[in-house]
Amino acid sequence: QLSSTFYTTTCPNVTSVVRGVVEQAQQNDIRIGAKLIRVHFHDCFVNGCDGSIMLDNADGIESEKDAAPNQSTDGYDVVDDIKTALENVCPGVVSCADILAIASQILVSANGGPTWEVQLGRRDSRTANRAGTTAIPSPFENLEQIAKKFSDVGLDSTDLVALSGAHTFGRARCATFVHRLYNFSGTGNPDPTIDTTYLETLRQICPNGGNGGTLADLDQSTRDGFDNNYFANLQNKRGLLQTDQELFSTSGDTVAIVNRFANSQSDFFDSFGQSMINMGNIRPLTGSDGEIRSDCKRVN
Ligand code: HEM
Ligand SMILES: [Ca+2]
Ligand SMILES: [Ca+2]
Repeated sequence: QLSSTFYTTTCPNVTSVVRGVVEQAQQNDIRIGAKLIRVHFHDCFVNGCDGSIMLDNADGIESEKDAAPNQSTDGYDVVDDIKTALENVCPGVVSCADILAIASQILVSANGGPTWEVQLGRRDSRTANRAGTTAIPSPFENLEQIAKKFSDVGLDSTDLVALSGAHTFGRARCATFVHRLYNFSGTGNPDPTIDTTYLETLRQICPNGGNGGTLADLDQSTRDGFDNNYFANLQNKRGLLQTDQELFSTSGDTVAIVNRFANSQSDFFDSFGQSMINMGNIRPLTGSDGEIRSDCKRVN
């Protein structure tokens, strides 16, 4: 039911308004695109793409932000700035859930990635689902568990591999991958699927027992550029997260897809756009369901 022309008559300048705010935000924070696409992903996997992740604790809401998978999510201030700018030109029209979808596309493309026709018309939830955040994939799960979480929301292996390609930019805390570096699965050895030179680099960033909050680049070759280098990294045993590397190092249908995207950036870009549309279509609220929040942090 979503459509690329949803706001054509009600808020014709929506894209340019969002673009103005996010391009400004990117001047101060090169990671803003990475942060916002991740919020969009974590929103869509819990009760669908309904803006539930953005609600703060208030009015009986138990915020999803307080759940473990969301504790390092960020960028909400920029969503608020976008919302304020949109309320000035088209009050009560553009949902917070749609803001995430639009901002994600603009910032992926601004960092060198593809464009796609963003589908719009989502409405915002009046509830959050903190317990439901267990549906968000964890970096400590194996490929089978990750693939199950994707298929639970209607996404297939191509979607899984393409969308994991968002790890072509952004950062991850040591806490999310240090288990691979010193004593992997109780073996007393590092994860054998890490390249030895890369292992040394990562051990320097994340000493054994050190600060779990230190950041590493998800794509060490082009940390801020949206490109297909992420897939070549996987072929070279240079995936940062266990869940990244398993897409190539665990046998199954994802291996051939990694190889295809490593060989062809345009194949990756085409699939990425299509998979973003697929992810954005997870159980949206439409019609008269939900509401258009005037403040993304609160129900009306
Ligand atoms: C396949 C399952 C996935 C897992 C297990 C996973 C896990 C993670 C983890 C652990 C981090 C680092 C968070 C931290 O430091 O606390 C991260 C960062 C990130 N993820 Fe994923 N992710 C997955 C899929 C996705 C998808 C589908 C997208 C978007 C389409 C995405 C976009 C990002 C981005 C852009 C960052 C960097 C954020 C920043 O710089 O702040 N991830 N992910
Ligand atoms: Ca949601
Ligand atoms: Ca990159």
